[in-house]
Amino acid sequence: MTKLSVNINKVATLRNARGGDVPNLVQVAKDVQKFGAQGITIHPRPDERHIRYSDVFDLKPVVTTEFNIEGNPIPKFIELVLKAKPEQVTLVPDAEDAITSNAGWNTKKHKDFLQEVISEFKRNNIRTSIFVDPDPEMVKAALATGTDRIELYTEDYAKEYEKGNTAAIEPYALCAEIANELGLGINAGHDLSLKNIEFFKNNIPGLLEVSIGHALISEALYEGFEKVIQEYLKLLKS
Ligand SMILES: CC(=O)[C@@H](O)[C@H](O)COP(=O)(O)O
Ligand SMILES: NCC(=O)COP(=O)(O)O
Repeated sequence: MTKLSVNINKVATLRNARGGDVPNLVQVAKDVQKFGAQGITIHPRPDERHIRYSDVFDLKPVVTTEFNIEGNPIPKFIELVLKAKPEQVTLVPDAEDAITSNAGWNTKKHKDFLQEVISEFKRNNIRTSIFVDPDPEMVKAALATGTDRIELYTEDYAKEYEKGNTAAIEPYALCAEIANELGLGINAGHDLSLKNIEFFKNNIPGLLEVSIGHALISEALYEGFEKVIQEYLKLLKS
């Protein structure tokens, strides 16, 4: 079975748009878990454009499934994660001004740095995962960092699958095979959706967890429109 961790960054984006507390992030996290999600993912960025550092501590007591915190391990982030002690930390090498995560780690070039931060998280009993492109060399070199898992960066797959290019799964399947042989756990995420998740899952042996945010929140909005509009119309009748 592959676990679904719901990334709630976009719920915080909506909340922050009005400066108030609607929608309430903590309530959303509780409900998402009540509806069956097996994890909550957040990605506090240095500019706190969606998840605020303070959200982490509001969420911590209500996340009864798996709490996964993603981010670039700058000192402020490391300190936050060590204080919050989530079940999993996912390290992502994103630039401060990036609109969203757009590349995996070069696990060869950053081996020493990754080794150092990963060992600190593991000393604190926090499982580690590192975001990687579907590149066999990067997956092989991930082993030496000491990470428990890799997260396959799925944007390319999602884009190509949308165009009908199902061969785009091949590098991911190969990387999964290598990771399985090396004993690295496999997570995946970025732009996964209701449209592309089934084919991905069916072709990736040993896929432990997917974290899905942008598409899932958009799909949930669309699914909700009809019901909510009917409720308004009922109240506005006569
Ligand atoms: C690590 C990753 O893949 C990202 O998808 C991320 O968590 C999404 O971040 P944003 O919601 O800021 O785009
Ligand atoms: N790790 C990927 C994630 O949390 C969600 O990415 P996206 O679905 O918002 O693209």
